[in-house]
Amino acid sequence: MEETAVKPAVRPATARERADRAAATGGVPTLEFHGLVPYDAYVRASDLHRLQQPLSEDAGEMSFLVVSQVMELYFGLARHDLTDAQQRLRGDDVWGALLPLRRAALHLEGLTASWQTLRWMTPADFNRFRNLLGEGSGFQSAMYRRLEFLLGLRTASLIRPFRSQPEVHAELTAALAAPSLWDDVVALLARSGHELPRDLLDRDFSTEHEAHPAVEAAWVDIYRDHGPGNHLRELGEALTEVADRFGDWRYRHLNTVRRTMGAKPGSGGSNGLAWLQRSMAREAFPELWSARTYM
Ligand code: HEM
Ligand SMILES: N[C@@H](CC(=O)c1ccccc1NC=O)C(=O)O
Repeated sequence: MEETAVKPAVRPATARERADRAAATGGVPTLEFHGLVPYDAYVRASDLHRLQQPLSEDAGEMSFLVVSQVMELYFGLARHDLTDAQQRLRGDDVWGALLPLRRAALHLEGLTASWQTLRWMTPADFNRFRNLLGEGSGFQSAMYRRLEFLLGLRTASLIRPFRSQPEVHAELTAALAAPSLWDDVVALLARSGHELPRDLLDRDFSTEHEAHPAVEAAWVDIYRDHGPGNHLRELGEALTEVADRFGDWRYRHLNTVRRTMGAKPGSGGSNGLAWLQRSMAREAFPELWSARTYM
């Protein structure tokens, strides 16, 4: 998540101040504030609750809108921690990358749990407001695309919808030119002494990484050592957790689509289910999965 332009001031407090205040209030919460309550200054709750503008009078549309917004935030949060992990791996700090990777996997689990909010929705319920969404589709989520790019799922043509939004387009173009998390993992394996071909390390990052037998062989080798000092094996498991939880989100999305619109064409112009299934065939960290056959 990028820095916000306006940062409302929240005055820091010390443990001593908290103890003194609790003693002065007799243990009940503070009830007097000047201006914004500090919760709002930090969480921006008033702003957040102004961001829901449903298109219909249908009571159910609010769940659809809020779930979409909650998922946007989770896409950004997962990307935030994966970027942190990527920076640490670039600095050969494998141990330091484990915590942000575990956080990212947990965010993806929270993201997937958000699908629960739409389990009430039948095709008739969705149809009550679906037309009003026009050509809008989650397919046009720039943050989702940045998350996919970071995970190494790179279909360059998917940034085209953003050509008319130069700032977003520039961010996506930069994301596509930079190495993915997987590219950085592969470079780390090479620095750690695993034999990897030069053209794999110098590849054109804007194209999708294709599973390579040398990367697979490196992981087979890494997983052989069960010792407590094998940080690369821990890294493999943390990345597997991220890919697995991301797959859960995609699977729940697919079943939500099947439940709420069957195989009808999508609002974004695709043929719906069939397109999504093809999109899901692209997998994050492919050699971490295929290597398991040889362990
Ligand atoms: C009833 C609920 C939903 C239905 C029926 C639905 C349907 C679809 C369909 C048909 C597509 C394919 C593109 C198209 O033609 O539109 C798609 C793509 C997508 N949707 Fe949804 N969607 C739903 C909810 C959501 C929500 C809540 C999100 C979260 C923001 C979301 C995010 C996405 C993303 C990121 C893609 C692109 C996937 C990819 O590139 O593989 N969808 N959706
Ligand atoms: N693709 C869905 C609509 C959809 O999911 C959507 C439409 C507008 C804004 C957000 C959407 N979905 C999730 O963010 C459909 O085909 O009806």
